[in-house]
Amino acid sequence: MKPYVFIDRPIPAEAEAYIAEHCAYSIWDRKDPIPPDVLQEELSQANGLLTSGRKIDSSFLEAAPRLRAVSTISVGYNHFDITAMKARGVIGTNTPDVLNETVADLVFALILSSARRTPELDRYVKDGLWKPGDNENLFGIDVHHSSLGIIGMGRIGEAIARRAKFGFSMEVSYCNRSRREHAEQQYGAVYMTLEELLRTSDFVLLMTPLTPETARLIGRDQFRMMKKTAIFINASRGQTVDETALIEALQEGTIRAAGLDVFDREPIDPDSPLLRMPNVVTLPHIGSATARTRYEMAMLAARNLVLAVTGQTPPNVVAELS
Ligand SMILES: NC(=O)C1=CN([C@@H]2O[C@H](COP(=O)(O)OP(=O)(O)OC[C@H]3O[C@@H](n4cnc5c(N)ncnc54)[C@H](O)[C@@H]3O)[C@@H](O)[C@H]2O)C=CC1
Ligand SMILES: O=C(O)C(=O)CO
Repeated sequence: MKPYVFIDRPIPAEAEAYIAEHCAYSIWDRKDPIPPDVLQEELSQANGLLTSGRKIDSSFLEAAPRLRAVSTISVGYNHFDITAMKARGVIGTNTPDVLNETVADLVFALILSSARRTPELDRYVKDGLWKPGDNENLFGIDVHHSSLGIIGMGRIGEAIARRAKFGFSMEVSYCNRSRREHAEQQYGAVYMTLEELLRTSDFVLLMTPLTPETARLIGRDQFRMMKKTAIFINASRGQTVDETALIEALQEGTIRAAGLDVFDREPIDPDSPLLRMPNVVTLPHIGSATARTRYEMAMLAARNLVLAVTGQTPPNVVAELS
């Protein structure tokens, strides 16, 4: 008998067709949330789940007694409760690498737009505020030949370092759980402590996964270590930063500006002060959001799921569960 899998969101037709070849399945092919009774019914039967961002914890797993694998359409898997999954022998897979270049492009969009104030000045032109004699009030800061500190020099971090070095002649430094020889040799990246990186970088970029170790890694003390002219970029997860401390740092001029793709709560609270600051560029968590990359991610997630539920070893079992 074919394994039964549940797909909890719309996916490209090719990914669905691939799953259909190998599994019995059902799909929640709509944007509105799945009603609890439908989810409950699906989980009671499913051997596999294809998802993106759904919290997989012990209460979820209790409702899914036959579940063998969860495949997430994301590289980040902070929504997996590893202990609970391990305890039940549930495999978890993610989608690394296929999104590296796309996320790196987006990080550069944040770097450039926050340094040169492009969203703010676009609004300025469209609001009819541009007048003869405008000069210093339109100034930004240079990206080329400045310094970029990357916290979390992993797969995406390296794609960013390459752009920084060869596209913008930037000095790259990094901190990481371990040395990344390739980034040092290819992009001249200099390994530093977090404190040293914060004190010396013009742009501070957070690119780590969210883990107990990185939760609130950047808070009030860390913003105070940064240059007053520093621009803070976060494309990791909102919870790696103390958002209250970030707001305070921007309000008090502890740092110059921020470019943010991720937030503590997503979608962000419409009343957040971050939305009213001209020196903050905000994006709706779109790091990997191009049609081609999202397609590749869905295809990879579908392959991971099929392999896992048919008793084979998928290529992208997350490290803690392999
Ligand atoms: N904004 C967006 O749309 C996207 C966000 N992401 C986020 O980016 C993260 C990184 O993705 P990859 O580069 O593929 O992961 P990766 O695992 O290749 O790299 C992460 C790096 O962070 C380092 N790290 C972990 N804990 C650290 C700590 N406490 N201090 C310093 N470094 C630490 C690791 O040593 C590793 O080299 C994902 O987990 C996800 O949260 C990923 C894709 C898109
Ligand atoms: O892959 C991830 O972890 C994302 O945040 C979205 O692509």
